[in-house]
Amino acid sequence: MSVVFAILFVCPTAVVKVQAKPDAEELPKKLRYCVDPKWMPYEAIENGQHVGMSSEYLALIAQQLGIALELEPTSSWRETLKKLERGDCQLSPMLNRTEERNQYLTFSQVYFYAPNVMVARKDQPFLQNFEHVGPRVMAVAAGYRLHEYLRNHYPQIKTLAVSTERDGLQAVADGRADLFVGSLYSINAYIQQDSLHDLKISGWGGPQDELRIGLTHDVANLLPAVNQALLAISEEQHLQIQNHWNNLRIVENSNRRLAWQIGLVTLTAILILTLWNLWIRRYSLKLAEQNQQLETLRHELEEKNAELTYLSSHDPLTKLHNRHYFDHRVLQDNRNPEQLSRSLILLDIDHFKNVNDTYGHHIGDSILQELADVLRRCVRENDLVARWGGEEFIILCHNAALQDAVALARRITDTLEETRFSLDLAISCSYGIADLKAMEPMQQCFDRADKALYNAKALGRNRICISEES
Ligand SMILES: Nc1nc2c(ncn2[C@@H]2O[C@H](COP(=O)(O)OP(=O)(O)OP(=O)(O)O)[C@@H](O)[C@H]2O)c(=O)[nH]1
Repeated sequence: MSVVFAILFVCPTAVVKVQAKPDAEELPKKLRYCVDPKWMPYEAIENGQHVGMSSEYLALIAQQLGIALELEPTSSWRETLKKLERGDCQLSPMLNRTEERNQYLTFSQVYFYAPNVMVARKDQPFLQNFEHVGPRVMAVAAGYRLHEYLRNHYPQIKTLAVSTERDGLQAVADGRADLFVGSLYSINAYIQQDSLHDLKISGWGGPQDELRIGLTHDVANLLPAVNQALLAISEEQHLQIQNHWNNLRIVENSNRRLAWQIGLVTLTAILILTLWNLWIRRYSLKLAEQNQQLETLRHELEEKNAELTYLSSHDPLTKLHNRHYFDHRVLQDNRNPEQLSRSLILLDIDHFKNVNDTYGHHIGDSILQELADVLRRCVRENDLVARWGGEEFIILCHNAALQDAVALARRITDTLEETRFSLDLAISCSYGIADLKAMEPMQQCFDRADKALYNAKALGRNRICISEES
């Protein structure tokens, strides 16, 4: 809400007569004074200190008069008036004259004028004056001159007495009252400070404030000096005081409370974000750990698969290809796209049963492994050696005619003769060889080689027999 009312500030030099300075000896040297503790920007008590415009006026006057002023603290304007009435303090620096107050106070000339206004919620109509208030409830600060004024001149208006002007504005904002009447200056300040944007100035609020210094009757002899001191305040000083306190944004308790609330919400948000981040980080770590475990498992599985693949195609004892592999990859496969010559050699250890029976099965195993090494060494890199079963082996000689296969068998025989096996044993083998005929299925070639091996055994072993058809 923007308050566009001009503050009517008048330095009343024209209406005050200069009075003669009383005898200095008669004047008190020290006074206790009371203020409204909650009426900014006019006056207030903050942290035990007198603040607001009246504090500066009073300082100028005290200086002029050469007297010491001591603040008598109060917590409400009503208490201030009571203390003045009882004589607990002798001066109040900024108040209106009323009939009631005349009974215990003597007033200086007016030194500050300010209009009073009515405030309503924005949805309420503008009112010209108190005549148009009707049944509306009007909040007003208890003990203020306006309170007394309404009681005396507009008794039909329903009033809600509030302890401060600020409370009155809040009552309108809350809907506890329809209107509030108070000083334009302070209303302007509170509306801005409390962000009461739903409120508006809805009309003039009775007679304007004519603010004076009030003295209790026992120190009324100070009045001429006080009036003189007020006259001595220059126009410039008046403007300085007015600008100083109207430009100030005072952080009140409610603002502090709001700041605390905002701070608390921010801290909570930061805390939640930090916890969320921690949780995400922990979750990510756990996820990474689980991924690592999965990766390890996957690796182990791959190794196992590779092992199984190896085992399905290899003989675990000799590490040569096994019968299954040879059967599927060679005997069942009759494609020969290059049309190259191919031969099969089947070989079988002679009297191997004797070895097992004499030296034990483990020696038999070693000899089988050693024979596999001999075969690996003797064949060419593109020949395929496999363990056919027991003590029987098979060799597919690629791109090899019959005589090449025979030569290989001889080479193996020669090597066996030179080789000393486990326990310095010597072994011999029998060989059956067949070369693959044109258009002949590989299985048939194998059968011929097997038959040739049978012949080799039958003819006394340690010999090479060639398939009759070859
Ligand atoms: N140590 C060992 N012996 C095996 C293995 N497989 C088969 N044998 C043995 O090989 C021997 C084969 O005996 P036979 O079939 O009578 O053949 P042989 O004694 O070699 O006689 P001929 O082949 O007729 O010269 C048996 O004693 C089997 O136990 C094996 O993996 N390890």
